[in-house]
Amino acid sequence: FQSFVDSGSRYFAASWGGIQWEKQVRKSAQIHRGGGMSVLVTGAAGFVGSHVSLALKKRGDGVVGIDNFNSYYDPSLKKARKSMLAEHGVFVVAGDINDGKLLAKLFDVVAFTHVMHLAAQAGVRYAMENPHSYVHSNIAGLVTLLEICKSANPQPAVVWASSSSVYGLNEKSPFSESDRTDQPASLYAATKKAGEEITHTYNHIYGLSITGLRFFTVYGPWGRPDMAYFSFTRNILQGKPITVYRGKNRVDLARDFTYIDDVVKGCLGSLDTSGKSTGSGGKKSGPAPYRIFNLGNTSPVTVPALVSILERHLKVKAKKNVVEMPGNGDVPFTHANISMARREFGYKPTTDLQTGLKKFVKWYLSYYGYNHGKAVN
Ligand SMILES: NC(=O)c1ccc[n+]([C@@H]2O[C@H](COP(=O)([O-])OP(=O)(O)OC[C@H]3O[C@@H](n4cnc5c(N)ncnc54)[C@H](O)[C@@H]3O)[C@@H](O)[C@H]2O)c1
Ligand SMILES: O=C(O)[C@H]1O[C@H](OP(=O)(O)OP(=O)(O)OC[C@H]2O[C@@H](n3ccc(=O)[nH]c3=O)[C@H](O)[C@@H]2O)[C@H](O)[C@@H](O)[C@H]1O
Repeated sequence: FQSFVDSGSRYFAASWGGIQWEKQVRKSAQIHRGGGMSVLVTGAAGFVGSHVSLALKKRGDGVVGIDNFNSYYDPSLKKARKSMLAEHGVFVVAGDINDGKLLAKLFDVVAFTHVMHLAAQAGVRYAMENPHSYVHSNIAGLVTLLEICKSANPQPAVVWASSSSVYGLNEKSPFSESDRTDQPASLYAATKKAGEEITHTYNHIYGLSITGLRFFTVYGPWGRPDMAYFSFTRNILQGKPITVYRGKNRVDLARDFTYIDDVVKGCLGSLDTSGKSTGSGGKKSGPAPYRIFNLGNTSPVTVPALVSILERHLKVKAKKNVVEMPGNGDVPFTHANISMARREFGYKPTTDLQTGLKKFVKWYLSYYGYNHGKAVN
């Protein structure tokens, strides 16, 4: 088969469906421990998706990935993550979650017990440049995926990535799951909030088990080049200036930066406790779990403090341009209350920003080298 899909800014073709392809999918989905799960991971060539896929595979679960390798950031990094996963026996299918035929084919080949849905158009500020890519992946793609999940027999349990950005202009701190989320500050946040409502309807009508995870600014090795900690590192090493946003009245912006290994533990914990969907073939036979959890670090750090830590690890002074936060969708601070996730599956982040950034810098230098020159997009 050949499907042509609009992956944000450009069209690409993905081939799938041959005997060899099916063999690869089946092998990748094989469970290597008793009671394990077979998980379809969307966005598997992405930052969080690659880490979660690897962690699942390492503990004996079956994992098949899907990713459209779009060019929102350097696709060669996504391909490198795919190769790294292939070395560990995880196959990442090239395709778009809007391609219902491809998803249906995957469910024909494998009776997935779980879907870890991480494919999305991420990034808060890019929504002003390319709003439709958010609708394409975070709304239309989500619905296509849920349609396939609800029709599957048996239905998988779905765990998916929402975002701390849903708290928007909420001023109560720390952010609790019961706080209001009806004042998004960006289209990105609005599409994640819409995702929370959309998944609720599939839980209600079709009995899909749904868990939404509100990640708080995740960072670490194999990270995203568009995020501040990554682009600051690149610019500092290249001697280029960085732009540090500041809030109104010269107040520093702050984020509850969360290390990737902690987030991965939260993803696995929520998959393990997600319970079962209660429907099959599009029919519900009873109530199914609908859950939402914050996965943060519970200790916000200001952006200037992030820069100071990077300067120390890189042993280079940054050239800083401090400017007032433009009206670009950013919120002044984030801070997670994680007591619900702690209670439900023992979520307990253990990595502070200093330690986590040290690991990131080590990875960055080994991946791009000291002569990183023009290696990154
Ligand atoms: N990293 C963070 O700080 C953070 C914070 C909150 C929420 N999230 C959410 O977590 C998830 C993972 O984020 P990430 O940081 O790994 O981002 P990422 O961009 O590295 O990963 C997303 C992956 O999904 C793929 N993708 C996008 N649209 C697709 C589509 N239509 N079909 C198939 N594949 C598609 C991309 O190619 C990419 O590899 C996303 O849903 C994101 O919104 C991330
Ligand atoms: O938790 C989330 O839900 C989100 O987390 C992440 O968003 P953010 O918290 O905005 O991360 P990031 O871009 O690293 O900016 C960090 C800080 O640096 C400031 N920032 C940024 C860029 C810059 O050039 N200068 C600057 O000061 C900026 O103002 C901010 O204060 C994910 O990208 C996103 O996908 C989303 O899911």
